[in-house]
Amino acid sequence: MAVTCTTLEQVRENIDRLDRQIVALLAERGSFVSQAAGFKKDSDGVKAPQRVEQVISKVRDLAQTLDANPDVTEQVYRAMIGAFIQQELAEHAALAQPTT
Ligand SMILES: O=C(O)C(=O)C[C@]1(C(=O)O)C=C[C@@H](O)C=C1
Repeated sequence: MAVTCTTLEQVRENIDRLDRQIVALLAERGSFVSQAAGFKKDSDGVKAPQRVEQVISKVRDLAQTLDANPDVTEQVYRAMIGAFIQQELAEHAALAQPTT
């Protein structure tokens, strides 16, 4: 249950506090996405559309349980995973380069 604020400043302090946590979690999530690149054969494997839909379905269910908005959660996740796919494609391509 979220804290009830009495001023906009308090609201923003709470948003800033949560943003620090979210960015830390994005960094940790991104490091696992980078590791995933090393296990994949090609760019279709990196994009893994079935896995994307599995994650979306899971986070929509979690949103219901945790009283978050499932549509907002899905939109945020689709944008986030889209960005991580670009990161992973670049890292996968770099891994495929011969090292001379
Ligand atoms: O699960 C994977 O295979 C990942 O690489 C992670 C991830 C994600 O960010 O959730 C990223 C790329 C794939 O499209 C699927 C999912």
